[in-house]
Amino acid sequence: MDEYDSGKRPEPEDEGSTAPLPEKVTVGGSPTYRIDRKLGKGGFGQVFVGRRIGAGPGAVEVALKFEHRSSKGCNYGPPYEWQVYNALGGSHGVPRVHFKGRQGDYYVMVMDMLGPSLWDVWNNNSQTMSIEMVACIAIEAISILEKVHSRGYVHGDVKPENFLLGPPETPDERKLYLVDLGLATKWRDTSTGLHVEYDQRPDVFRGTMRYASVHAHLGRTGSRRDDLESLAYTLVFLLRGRLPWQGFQGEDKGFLVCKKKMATSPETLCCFCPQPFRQFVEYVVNLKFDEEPNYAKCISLFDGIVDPNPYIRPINTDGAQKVPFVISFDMFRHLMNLHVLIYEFGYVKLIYQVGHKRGRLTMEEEDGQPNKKIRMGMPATQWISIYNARRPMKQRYHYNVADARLSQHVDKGNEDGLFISSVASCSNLWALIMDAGTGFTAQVYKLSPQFLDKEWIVEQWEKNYYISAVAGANNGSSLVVMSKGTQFLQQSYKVSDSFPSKWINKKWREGFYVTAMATAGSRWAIVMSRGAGFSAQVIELDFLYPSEGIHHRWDSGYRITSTAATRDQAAFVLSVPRRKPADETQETLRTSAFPTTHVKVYSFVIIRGFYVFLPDTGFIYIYLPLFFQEKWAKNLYIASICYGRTVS
Ligand SMILES: Nc1ncnc2c1ncn2[C@@H]1O[C@H](COP(=O)(O)OP(=O)(O)OP(=O)(O)O)[C@@H](O)[C@H]1O
Repeated sequence: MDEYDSGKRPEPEDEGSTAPLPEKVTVGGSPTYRIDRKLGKGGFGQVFVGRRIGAGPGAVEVALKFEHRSSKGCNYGPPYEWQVYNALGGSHGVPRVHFKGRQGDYYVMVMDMLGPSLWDVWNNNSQTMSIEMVACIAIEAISILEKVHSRGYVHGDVKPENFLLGPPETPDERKLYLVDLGLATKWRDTSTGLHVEYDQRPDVFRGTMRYASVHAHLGRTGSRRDDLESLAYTLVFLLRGRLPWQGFQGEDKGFLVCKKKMATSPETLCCFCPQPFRQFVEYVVNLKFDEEPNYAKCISLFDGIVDPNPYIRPINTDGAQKVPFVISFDMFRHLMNLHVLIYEFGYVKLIYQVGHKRGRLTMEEEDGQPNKKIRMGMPATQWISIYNARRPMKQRYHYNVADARLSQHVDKGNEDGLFISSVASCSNLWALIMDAGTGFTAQVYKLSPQFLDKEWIVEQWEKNYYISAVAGANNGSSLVVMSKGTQFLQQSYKVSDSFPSKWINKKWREGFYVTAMATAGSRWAIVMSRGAGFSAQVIELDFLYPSEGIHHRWDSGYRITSTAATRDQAAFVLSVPRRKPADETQETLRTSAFPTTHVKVYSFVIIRGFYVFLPDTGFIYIYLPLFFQEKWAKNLYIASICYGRTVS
């Protein structure tokens, strides 16, 4: 249980688990069942064997899942899981629900009785499992997930405990089932048929940490790729007996587990596993949010390590072999001569043939080029700069500025009518962007050895200055810039050891928006303001540069308005401005050196005019002659800059 997020998967409620269960159960027109031995207990429910009263000794047993009406899952009436069983129950690999209803204080679901979970099997077999068994599980589990997904749902909690075999010593004992649908969500809107929209809520985690996808850790909307990533971790766990991110404890466990997942390359994760497992991990971690997984291709990866004769495989792999098409009588006769055919649930199952028909393509071969590897385990630290289209204006960059040189640059800028628009820090040296387009009327700044000097900030607030830019250095010192002439009405800031998503959420509800961010080591400072001129705001927080998320947001009209990064994580705040700018162009750039030396920036800068570069001072003056202004295709100026973790 320690691996559940306490907010989402509650410990069994005392009241719920101790309230007496009825001796006999009859719900929703079911026969009467006597409650027999306990099969298991989860965060929400308790499961018992049900024996039909009056039936002979050979009568089929059922599983009875009880959820107390006061359990968190039943806040709004019957458990949410019931709805999902309505849609999925009886789909290949999902147990059938026969009856459901309320009896006394309990909601009861009468379902197929199943056997041990894959975790039980692994545990009872000295915590090991054969390669062939795991490969069969892979094949069957992928096909079960394909069926679940084809009905519009994502399971959301794929793990060894949630895969059950059929009851031992029955014809179903080699069948695999997926249970616990309480965290299932829709990936496709039922009425429109469209993929649900992308979102990220960094403070929301649902699922089980050990097996959760990196996207689930980061609070992204669940989609088909997440089930497959959790399945990949499930398979590696069953093979290796351990995952590299086990053993973290404490409050920041989720952060540490996610960081380790990001830092573990598929090669490292699968170094003791046969090649197909590595290929599977590589494929699933590279899936896009709304990409349709190629289930058949994934299944075919494992063909080579399972017995070609499905009858002697340790797990039934029926799901992967069902061929849902209608064949003509002639074709049927022809096939009868060659193969065994079995009718099942209206499908013709082609035994033996199908495994060979499916090509054994690796992911690389079919795509023509190797997949881009996003999880290499090698952190890169870079400058991240954001450029907005603006009317032509003066903008100066100063970088590698030591504390003692700061005032010299700022004073010179102020003399020329420029104010600081952004600040950043790298290796305890400051970077300053000064320009003529801030709209400020006055500005003060403070360099202090602590990460945001509260006393000074409060003093300036009283004089109607508001924080307009902030940066922190690795040594913990900070540079805070406060300006007059902003549109802010009220301001609040927070310094914390991890990214303060919850606080930001609370402030959003009060009408504040993030207007500046900084980091010092692994600490974060977030500044939020009322009257920020935004109508909506979201956060992308990742261990890499979250290009996919940023593109989804851009398409919905969001633009990056603040950036900050530690050595591990990069945060991007994206906002919808109340007043749309004439030109919404925005570009981002990641460079290992300060961006003025980067070729792309050169192309903006050189064609824009002349500049004087004085390397020993790190000072660049960009001079903009009028006749060039009309020729600029993109008037792009740095709007935000930070230094930290980007890609690996
Ligand atoms: N149909 C079944 N047949 C046999 N055993 C079952 C069946 N359904 C559930 N179990 C057992 O009961 C346990 C709890 O069931 P389930 O996971 O559905 O409950 P839950 O409260 O939703 O759990 P969780 O905390 O994982 O969400 C399972 O781990 C399994 O061991």
